[in-house]
Amino acid sequence: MGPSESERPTLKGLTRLLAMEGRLVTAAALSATAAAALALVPFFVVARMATAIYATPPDLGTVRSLALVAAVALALRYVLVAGANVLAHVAAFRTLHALRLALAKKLGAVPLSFFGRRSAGELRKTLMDDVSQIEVFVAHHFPDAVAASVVPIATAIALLWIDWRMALASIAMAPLAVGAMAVAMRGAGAAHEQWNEIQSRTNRSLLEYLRGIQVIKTFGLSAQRFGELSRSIEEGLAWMEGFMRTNGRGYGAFGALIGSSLVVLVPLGGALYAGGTLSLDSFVLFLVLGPQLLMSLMRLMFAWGNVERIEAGNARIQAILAAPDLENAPGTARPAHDGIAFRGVGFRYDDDGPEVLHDVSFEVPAGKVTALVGPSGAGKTTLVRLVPRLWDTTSGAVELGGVDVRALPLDALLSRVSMVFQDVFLFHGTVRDNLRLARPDATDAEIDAACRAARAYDFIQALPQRYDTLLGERGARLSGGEKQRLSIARALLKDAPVLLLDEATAFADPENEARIQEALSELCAGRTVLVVAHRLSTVATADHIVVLDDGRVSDRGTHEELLARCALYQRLWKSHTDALDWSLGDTDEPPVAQEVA
Ligand SMILES: Nc1ncnc2c1ncn2[C@@H]1O[C@H](COP(=O)(O)OP(=O)(O)OP(=O)(O)O)[C@@H](O)[C@H]1O
Repeated sequence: MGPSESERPTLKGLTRLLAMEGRLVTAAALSATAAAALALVPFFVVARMATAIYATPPDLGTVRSLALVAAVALALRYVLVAGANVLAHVAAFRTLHALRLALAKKLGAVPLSFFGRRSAGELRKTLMDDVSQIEVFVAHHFPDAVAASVVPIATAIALLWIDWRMALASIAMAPLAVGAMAVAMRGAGAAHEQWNEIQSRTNRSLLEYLRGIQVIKTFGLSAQRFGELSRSIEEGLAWMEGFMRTNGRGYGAFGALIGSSLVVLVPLGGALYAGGTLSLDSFVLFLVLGPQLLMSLMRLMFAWGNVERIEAGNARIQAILAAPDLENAPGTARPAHDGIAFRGVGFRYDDDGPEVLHDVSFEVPAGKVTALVGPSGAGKTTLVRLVPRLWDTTSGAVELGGVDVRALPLDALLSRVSMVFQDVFLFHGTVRDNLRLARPDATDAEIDAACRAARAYDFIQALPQRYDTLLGERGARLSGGEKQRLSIARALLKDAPVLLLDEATAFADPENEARIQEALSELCAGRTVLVVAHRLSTVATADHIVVLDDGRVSDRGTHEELLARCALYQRLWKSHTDALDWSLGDTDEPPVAQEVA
């Protein structure tokens, strides 16, 4: 995706970026400039030496002094290059660190809808690639560009002062070279945008490919057949070939022309020298320094040539940083009790998408279990997500303890709510780390107690390093049921008065299932519970059941009341008892057991 109007790259953005470590960046640029200037000293020395050597008799004293000057200049140059490098890298890594921290903080603060509008591939590209480019820019391109701007100008002035005719001859090839570069760059801006777009697509498909690898393997699909990924890789290759075909010749001509100033300098200098209007040392100076002038010009073009790309990356970073945070209500509003109320709630995921909840109103009384049932896609999960503000309502309001959740400071809201969802995400870290997420100051005894209540203690004790066993992608693998129990332990540790539960469908293994049931009973006791119910026992024992159908409340009451009067509930119940699972196909056909409702 190209940058929008508001995030169009500006040089101002890069200047602000450089200003983050302004002093270090300036020092690095000054050192790099001084080093580049010192690199020219040997050329002047060689020119002067030519006269000293050809003098009769040869002036060996001057030659020795000049050699010493050249040696000192070179030594100093290396010190300055090293200094510039260190300064620029320190500045770059500090900038990088600050940007990454700011981005991580921002991603934690934006509402979930932010992620709905961007693909994971796009975000990954900005967070990894664009941020890394900034490092290269601050550490390399910027000091190089400054040195490459200052030194050719100083050299040009010096050469003009020594002999304007030869100075002009040194850059005679420049207009041709610039012309060739202009040909090479024709359409490059649009082409680069296209390149970025292909890269984003490749990133996105690669992530999808990795996430879906199990499905791909199950269906025997090879990478070649995994459409989008192979297509975008091939498109990348085609782009590169096409770009080289149309722009490669221009780049080649530029390189050849920029290195050919001697073609002009030698005959002209020879003629002027023979005519007696050019001294030998000036002639030699132009022969060695003239070509350098255009070479520096080339470095300059390359150094600044990167700016557009880096600006575009920086604009994408700044667009993320400028995204509005999830509004955190100021003040000290606190819920008066632990009951939840939905008042005329309407919701759509996208501004221009369909409304998935329509005018939903009901109450979840404090200290009671309220079950949400309904066919798949009715909006049960969506509704539950509105309570902790994972999303905000489009119309109407969700209240906790009589206060609109948007009017509660986020910490006041989130400290009162625990969530146990079907997909349990475990971070790379130990079992203990994963548990302590819920309450960082939990004591070992509290952790033990929570794990026992969640029926997780025994399997944790059986792990190779017990609580210190690593979990997550590169750690031990837990079964689905074990993960569920760990997440219940996490919720028990948090000990929040409101529990939002998206029940997993029954586990095949009855022993696992029974343990989860016990753990959940412990967790639900004495709390306000809103549960997306999939289990017979949960539904039958809930204090209150709300039937949701196509984003609307279709009926509510107790199990007996609904069974007596609600046709949809009767149908759901029948299919559930038929399948021995609360598997909610909105049909009379027996649904497949284990289907997630
Ligand atoms: N992130 C999302 N972006 C856009 N639409 C979504 C998103 N998540 C869910 N939906 C849509 O919202 C509607 C309600 O989905 P939801 O998951 O809340 O239903 P559900 O009743 O929980 O279904 P199930 O029991 O199958 O989980 C569906 O039409 C679904 O396609």
